[in-house]
Amino acid sequence: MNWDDTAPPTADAADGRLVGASADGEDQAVEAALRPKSLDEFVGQERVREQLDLVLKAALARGATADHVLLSGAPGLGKTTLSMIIAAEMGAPIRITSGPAIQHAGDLAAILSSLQEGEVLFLDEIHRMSRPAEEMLYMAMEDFRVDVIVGKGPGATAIPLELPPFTLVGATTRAGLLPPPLRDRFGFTAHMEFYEPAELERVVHRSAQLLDVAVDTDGAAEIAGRSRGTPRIANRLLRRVRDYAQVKEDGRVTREIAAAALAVYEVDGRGLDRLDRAVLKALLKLFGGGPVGLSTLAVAVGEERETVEEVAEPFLVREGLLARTPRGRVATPAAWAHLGLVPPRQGSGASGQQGLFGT
Ligand SMILES: Nc1ncnc2c1ncn2[C@@H]1O[C@H](COP(=O)(O)OP(=O)(O)OP(=O)(O)O)[C@@H](O)[C@H]1O
Repeated sequence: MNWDDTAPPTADAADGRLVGASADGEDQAVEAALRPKSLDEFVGQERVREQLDLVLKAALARGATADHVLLSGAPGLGKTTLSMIIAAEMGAPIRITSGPAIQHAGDLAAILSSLQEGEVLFLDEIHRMSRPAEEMLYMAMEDFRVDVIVGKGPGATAIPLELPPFTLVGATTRAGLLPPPLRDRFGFTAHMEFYEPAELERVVHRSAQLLDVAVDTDGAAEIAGRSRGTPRIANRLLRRVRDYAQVKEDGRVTREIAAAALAVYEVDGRGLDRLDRAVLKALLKLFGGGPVGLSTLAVAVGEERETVEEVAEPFLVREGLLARTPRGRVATPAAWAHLGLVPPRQGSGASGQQGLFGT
């Protein structure tokens, strides 16, 4: 089904979008090759890099294991990459797991007890760990010890288990969901911001070099401008532009070629895709810019409420195109401008909106 006025997007189509920030199968395969391997190679996030550099160098100078690190920020901004860099800079091995994979305290005890001294344990989506595992982690982080409970009921006994010192790197997209006792046990917390276009240009140039694609300055800027502040999306758009350049052109990527390629994939100059534009168009054309309730807006685009709210809206809000108000969703003047439409005059009523439907 198409994502336009006549054929609204489907929930299935919302998965695996070109501008989605989560990694799909193809991303995972190439991401390993594109990951920066050291803090020097890691583009942007200057403050985080500077602070982390101090934390790691100080630990190395003391011959100690680095403090536990919490990384928060949206998907695709480099949390996994940074955890691998922490291990590499410390000369330590890394073990990677995630909150949803640890449903029982026993799962965590098994991982913790098999760590080597100084090892980095990367725990992605740490906010999704089960409560008993979380409580076990408190003690492990603070005292490098866990109590393994053997047996059930009144006969249950706690057997203390010493752990080697390790560095926990927790990653979360929802720092606010972490219980304070867990948050407080991290010695260093970094919030990762969305990247500036100039930083994403550097990501594109770096990846292009690794993928052996010739991209000029304007071509990189065009891709960066549509990447929604996210390196993972920049890398994905670069790969699609490379396909186009190789099939339709001579393989080199210029601004015109990048724009033509991304037009094929319906990613517009600001990084909106068909779903985003369908939501905006419905809001502007059907509801005069709002306010309109989320459920009504979702029905108008033939989508689930959750898809509109969680997939399309965050970026539209971040871009200043849509506002969530107590009375409903409202389009901003920038939304009208982006779609080339003229907002109705104040107080012009339904007749004032007539013209919009024909636009
Ligand atoms: N600062 C950066 N410089 C260069 N490339 C980067 C940077 N940050 C991320 N990338 C690239 O973006 C891709 C995604 O990064 P990564 O997997 O670390 O994101 P993440 O924040 O862990 O995402 P998720 O939350 O979905 O796991 C990787 O291929 C990596 O190469």
